[in-house]
Amino acid sequence: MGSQHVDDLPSPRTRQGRDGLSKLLAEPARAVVALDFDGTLAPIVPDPDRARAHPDAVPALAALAPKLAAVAVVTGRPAEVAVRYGGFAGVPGLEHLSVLGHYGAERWDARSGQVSAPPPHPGVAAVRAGLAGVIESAGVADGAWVEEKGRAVAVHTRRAQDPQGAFDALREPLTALATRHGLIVEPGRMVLELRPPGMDKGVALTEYVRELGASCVLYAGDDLGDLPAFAAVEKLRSDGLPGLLVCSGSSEVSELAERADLVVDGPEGVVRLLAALARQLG
Ligand SMILES: O=P(O)(O)OC[C@H]1O[C@H](O[C@H]2O[C@H](CO)[C@@H](O)[C@H](O)[C@H]2O)[C@H](O)[C@@H](O)[C@@H]1O
Repeated sequence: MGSQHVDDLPSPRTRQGRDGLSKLLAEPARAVVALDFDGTLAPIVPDPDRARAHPDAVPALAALAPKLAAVAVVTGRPAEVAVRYGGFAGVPGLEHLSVLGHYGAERWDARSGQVSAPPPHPGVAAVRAGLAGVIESAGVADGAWVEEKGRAVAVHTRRAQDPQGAFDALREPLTALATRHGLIVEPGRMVLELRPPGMDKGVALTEYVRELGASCVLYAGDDLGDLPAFAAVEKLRSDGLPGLLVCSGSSEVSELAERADLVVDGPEGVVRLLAALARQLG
């Protein structure tokens, strides 16, 4: 999608992106690669419970990860769900993988196999009780579907007759409901998630990069929830740490493609990029 290819490793279209890639290739042992899950490592499907990592994702990650400082999956999913749907546990090569779930509020490390998480926000239970009424009043009861996420709830409209219409009808009343109970609304691809404030993928990524003492970072994402991570990489770059922003392109979201150094063709393109990086690093 609009990038030049040298061998099979695409060339970023921006100078900053090319600097980020050069640094990663020159000093892989101090590089962090961080990736979103749905839409980036896992193709989008109508039923969120049936989302699974692209079949080539784990092999590509397992080939690449041992050459790097660390690989992290940064996702809106509960960490345990992303580990299960990704097939990330017990994989040779992924012994140092971390999954930062619930936009960074939770963390799973392959080394311990444990999830660490803060106490639940009381607003989630209150919001849960009010959801059916809001969905009914918005007139989308036949098309909206609630995903129970424990630490948050997500209202999906992908399976509605008019997914965008249902999304638009729900956005304002769900925002009012969330605000009443101290939560925020995280909009995504045909989904509105009501979740606790105070954490986002940008904060999570910055903390992770600092913890690892990384000298460069690659971040790949596809959705609005990834924009804070894009902003974090831009900030790290302005502080002197090279970085590469990759957009897993889709026809549903344009905001990331506009800011990315490299746009690849959805999860298929992302896993091809990961595999090409692994090959390039020999
Ligand atoms: O941060 P992510 O890993 O991208 O997770 C964000 C949300 O992704 C999931 O929903 C999306 O994927 C579904 C399965 O392909 C799709 O049906 C839905 O339309 C997408 O929005 C997930 O269900 C949510 O909980 C995540 O918040």
